[in-house]
Amino acid sequence: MRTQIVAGNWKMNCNLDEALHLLNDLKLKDFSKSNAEVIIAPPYTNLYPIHQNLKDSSIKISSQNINENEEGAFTGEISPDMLKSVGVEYVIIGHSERRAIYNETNDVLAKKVTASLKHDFKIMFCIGEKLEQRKADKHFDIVKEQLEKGLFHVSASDMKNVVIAYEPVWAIGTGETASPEQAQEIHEYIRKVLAEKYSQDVADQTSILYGGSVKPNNAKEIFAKKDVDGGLIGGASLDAKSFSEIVMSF
Ligand SMILES: O=C[C@H](O)COP(=O)(O)O
Repeated sequence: MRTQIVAGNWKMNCNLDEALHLLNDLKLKDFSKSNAEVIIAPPYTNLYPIHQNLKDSSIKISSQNINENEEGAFTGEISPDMLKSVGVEYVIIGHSERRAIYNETNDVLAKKVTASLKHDFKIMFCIGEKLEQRKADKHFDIVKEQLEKGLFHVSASDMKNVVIAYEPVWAIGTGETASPEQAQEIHEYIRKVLAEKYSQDVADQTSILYGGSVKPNNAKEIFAKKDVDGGLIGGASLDAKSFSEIVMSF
């Protein structure tokens, strides 16, 4: 059975006070009633204090990015070892904002994947098409290419440490969500591509999350689809009540 996951990507939100406040609100929620693994991805500066505050909790910590190099002259970057040393378990790789705003190519993302697995992180690998690509009916080709170029150098055995997050760019932060049927259609396709590359077993065991304007009022319907194993939540993860309602959708 696949792991069901609800992950909150805080993006560039929350100074330390705000982050600890949000965390305290989250710790008051009883996530044990949900079947989902809960992950939060705060900004770098909040990772260590949040880790210190999460020792008695089942909530797991992710970074939003990682640098592919071990150490050295990479001003402003954060290495795998630095993330490991502050208790990070997951890393998000290939978020559409990293691809679009920071020009992260499939090539660089592939290196980040390799570095992350070398350091025993679990990966949330993001893929998804832009609006014009969806309109041109290119979304299947785009996600396949992103998988082939960024992820498919990973061995079948290492795939147990990989979660895929499908996030149509046109649905991120826009209030526009893929319909549950649209999500199911492409998640099923992603699973088929995984089966062709690896095996049906690997495909069946890989969790595929949906991201893009997931809110408490639409989460249940989306998560009910057979190939949707959870969500990568942006805006709604900044509010403890909304995020916990989404977690409870499982
Ligand atoms: O990483 C999260 C996604 O970008 C979704 O963000 P959103 O829920 O604000 O649309």
